[in-house]
Amino acid sequence: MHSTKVVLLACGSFNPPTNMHLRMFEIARDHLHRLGNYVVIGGLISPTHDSYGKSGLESSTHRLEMLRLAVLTSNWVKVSDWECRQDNWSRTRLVLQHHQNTLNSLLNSNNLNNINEDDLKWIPENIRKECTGPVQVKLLCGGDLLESFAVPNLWHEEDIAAIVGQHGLVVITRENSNPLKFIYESDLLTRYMANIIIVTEWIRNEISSTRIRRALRRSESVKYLIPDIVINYIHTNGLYGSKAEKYIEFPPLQQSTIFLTPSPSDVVIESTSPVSNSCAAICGAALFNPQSINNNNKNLSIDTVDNILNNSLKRPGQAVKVITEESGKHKVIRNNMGEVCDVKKKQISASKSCTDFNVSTKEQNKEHLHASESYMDLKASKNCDENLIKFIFTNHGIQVISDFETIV
Ligand SMILES: Nc1ncnc2c1ncn2[C@@H]1O[C@H](COP(=O)(O)OP(=O)(O)OP(=O)(O)O)[C@@H](O)[C@H]1O
Ligand SMILES: NC(=O)c1ccc[n+]([C@@H]2O[C@H](COP(=O)(O)O)[C@@H](O)[C@H]2O)c1
Repeated sequence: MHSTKVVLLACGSFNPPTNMHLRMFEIARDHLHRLGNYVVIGGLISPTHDSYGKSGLESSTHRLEMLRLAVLTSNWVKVSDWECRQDNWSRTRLVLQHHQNTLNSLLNSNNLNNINEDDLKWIPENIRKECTGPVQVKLLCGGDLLESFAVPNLWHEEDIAAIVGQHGLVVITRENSNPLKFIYESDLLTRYMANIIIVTEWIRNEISSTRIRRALRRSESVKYLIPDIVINYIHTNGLYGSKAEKYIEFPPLQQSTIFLTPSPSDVVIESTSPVSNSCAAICGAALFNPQSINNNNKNLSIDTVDNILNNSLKRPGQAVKVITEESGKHKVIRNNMGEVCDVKKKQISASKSCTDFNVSTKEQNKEHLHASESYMDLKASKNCDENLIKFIFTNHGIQVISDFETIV
């Protein structure tokens, strides 16, 4: 069966854009596809010109930017700045005609040279590259916009006839609107009824830009009503009288425990899971770093290790990564509690990289290293990261976490 290719165009203030503006496209596409004789190949948002004259209308620069951010999560809805680039406000009929003509020119590949590059930006890649045949630009709107057709002197009758007759209308039901009744009561709309598709939105969502602006003015949260990235933009630019956020985001660590009220009998044990930024990586530090070794022109001593342990490890639960040797052996370097080790004499010779750490060094020093070192067999691995072993310092000693777990 032949399907009509459709681009849905929504016009409005988008002051600011809301999740519902984006949802409209999804709802409409689903519905049109369900009807079976349409295939939606693109969606377009065309914000109105600054001179539209609605009170509290933010500048088109900001509205366009918010829309561009809002549609980042959509792979088929684009923003057209054509209306905003005009010298004056354009009637919706002209907006539809302009975009229809541009598409026709592109698809017929005739007058491409006459098209401004900015006018092509809104055309989705798939249409630019693959699309053939006629594409119809339909007006996508909410029930309230349809009902505004009845507001005296707001719309020209011939414009309504052209919009509905030549392009077609997809209307999403909205609180306090009754599109079917409205069409029934209009002779003009009844005449073009075949071109008006009414989509009942069963998942009612009465987000409106007016309500969002109100909430912003009152420093109330608008999270989950408009995209986070748009909220950030609004706050950064101080739009809609929004002040600093009333609610402070907790850093991730606090977030997980903030609602847990400890009972007096609770014993608070810090997590033994290594957190990346509290993990002292000996491998990445000076110990096996040939450059720092060469620069200082000396071999690294166990002191360095001790230093790292002492300065970097502040509490049980922190982890230390220690490099293993290529041989498959690795060295666990630690101070036994209270024991004064004669480690200064023990030198670990410089190695060129993590992986070519000299095995013989370990063998050389083996006899000097007592309780402060232990040896383990590990599978040989070639690169530095594979050779990393994590030590967990707990209240009960040191735990080595690796492919296998061992208490040392
Ligand atoms: N919750 C909604 N349900 C259905 N359609 C909606 C909804 N919100 C907006 N629309 C439609 O989106 C289009 C653009 O809307 P507009 O920018 O005027 O947003 P709005 O939320 O109606 O704004 P305002 O509250 O400032 O009037 C219009 O066709 C409008 O009917
Ligand atoms: N005569 C017309 O073409 C006409 C009249 C009123 C509104 N409109 C358009 O309808 C949209 C209405 O947006 P708002 O709901 O934000 O007012 C705007 O894009 C506006 O340009 C068109």
